[in-house]
Amino acid sequence: MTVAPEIHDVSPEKLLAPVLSAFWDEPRSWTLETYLRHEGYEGARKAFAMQPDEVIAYVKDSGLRGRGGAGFPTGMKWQFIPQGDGKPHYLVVNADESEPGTCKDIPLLFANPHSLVEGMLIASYAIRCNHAFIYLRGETVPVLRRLHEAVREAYAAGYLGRNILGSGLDLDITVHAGAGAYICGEETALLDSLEGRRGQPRLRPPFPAVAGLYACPTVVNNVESIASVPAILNRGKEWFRSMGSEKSPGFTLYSLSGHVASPGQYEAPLGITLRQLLGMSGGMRPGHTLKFWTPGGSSTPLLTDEHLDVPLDYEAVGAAGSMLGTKALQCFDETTCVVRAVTRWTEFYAHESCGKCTPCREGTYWLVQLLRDIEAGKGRMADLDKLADIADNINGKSFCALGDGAASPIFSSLQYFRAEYEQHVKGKGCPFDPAASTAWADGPNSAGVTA
Ligand SMILES: NC(=O)c1ccc[n+]([C@@H]2O[C@H](COP(=O)([O-])OP(=O)(O)OC[C@H]3O[C@@H](n4cnc5c(N)ncnc54)[C@H](O)[C@@H]3O)[C@@H](O)[C@H]2O)c1
Ligand SMILES: Cc1cc2nc3c(=O)[nH]c(=O)nc-3n(C[C@H](O)[C@H](O)[C@H](O)COP(=O)(O)O)c2cc1C
Ligand code: SF4
Repeated sequence: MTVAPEIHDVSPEKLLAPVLSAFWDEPRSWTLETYLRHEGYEGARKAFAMQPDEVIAYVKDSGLRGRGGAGFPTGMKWQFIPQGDGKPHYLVVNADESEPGTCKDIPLLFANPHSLVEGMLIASYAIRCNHAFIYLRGETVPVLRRLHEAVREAYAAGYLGRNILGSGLDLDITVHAGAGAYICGEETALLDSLEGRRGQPRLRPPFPAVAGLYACPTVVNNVESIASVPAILNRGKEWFRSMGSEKSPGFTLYSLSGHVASPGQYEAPLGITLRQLLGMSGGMRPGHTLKFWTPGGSSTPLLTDEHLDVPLDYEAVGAAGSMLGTKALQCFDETTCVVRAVTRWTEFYAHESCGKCTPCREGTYWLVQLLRDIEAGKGRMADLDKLADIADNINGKSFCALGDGAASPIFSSLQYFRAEYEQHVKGKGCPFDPAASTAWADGPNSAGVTA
């Protein structure tokens, strides 16, 4: 168990005061009329009373970190946009959300799209942008319709268009539906796709803040990052900092899924633990216990029941050997075969590899072949070292972070569950699937196989 050195404020009153999900249950929560009843567009009014650079400094001081997975400080990213350069500046909201287990942005957009539109107003004012884009995963047609309607309502009410609320800001928003590729969530592949090309990552640096959309300075931010900004402006950076820890302040959405009693979105301060979240939500499904989980989607190294008390913030999860990522807490109980879960994730990464670089294109293919053999009882002991070796040749040696993400489940499952891999090899089948092998008639944990 790892405990962060900082104090994490997860007091009950903080837990019971949701912000992003505050009125999701109200009928017609997505309309402008509902949003205006809940402090809607008040944050933008406060931002417009400040100078753009002051808004950037304010968001920077709040400590808000990007909610797309990497946790990069949002205000700092905005500050990187060069000013007085004579070029157009763009804001692009990353709504591609495709990481396995990650499912917070889509419900947020569905239930409360105006929080994003207002956040985009504030961000655009700060970085001097007149044309902003939302790149949405195209399969989510109901969300696409809600976004179009929210943008239409905002134009009609004067929250988009010319000289918004007398601020001097002119802003248009384009909602773009992507064709559905995981790699198009990687920010530079997203920009290529938005420009009409096949989505493949670009070399960084230059980062988008310097040369992004149409080679102009561009802020790319996750949906939740931008949707969190209005409340920060409206209620104050001190209020935001009163939650979470010094380096990971504020509230966020945690997505609980898998073998839990009540899967769903849980809003809480950064630094809450999985044990507390399970306590709030009804725990694992009755009669079962936690075996392993991901803190932030399948690209973050998996953790076990030893890590139930790790504060869910960037520092503490990192110190525990994983990453907070998208806070997609996929929980698996003792009935789950870890080899099977890792095989499915690896098949996903192999399928979604864009093919641009050799370590990821070839490596993910070979990982799948080895894992399928091991899962089917046709593997050899030497294959376990081969798995680790291939993962090592992908990790940190690929062109973009998809490769690193594909290596994470391999490393971490071998670290915590090597014995289970060995059971598959020695028993010539999956110990969780009695039909696959006669060697495991007594069940998965009674085979007596040692390393
Ligand atoms: N939300 C999802 O569905 C999903 C899917 C897959 C992966 N992810 C997450 O994506 C993350 C990896 O993304 P990444 O490769 O963009 O991370 P990154 O750390 O390279 O960059 C994060 C952000 O900070 C900016 N940045 C970093 N250094 C900068 C600099 N020096 N100057 C200007 N800007 C800078 C980048 O432009 C980017 O916007 C992983 O942590 C993973 O959790 C999320
Ligand atoms: C393969 C891959 C897929 C990604 N998919 C998403 C995504 O769907 N949504 C997202 O916000 N970030 C995604 N990212 C991270 C983005 O590249 C980028 O870091 C993020 O949009 C920055 O926003 P933030 O600073 O607000 O988190 C992905 C990264 C990789 C490597
Ligand atoms: S790591 Fe994979 S997804 Fe990323 S550029 Fe290389 S082949 Fe494409």
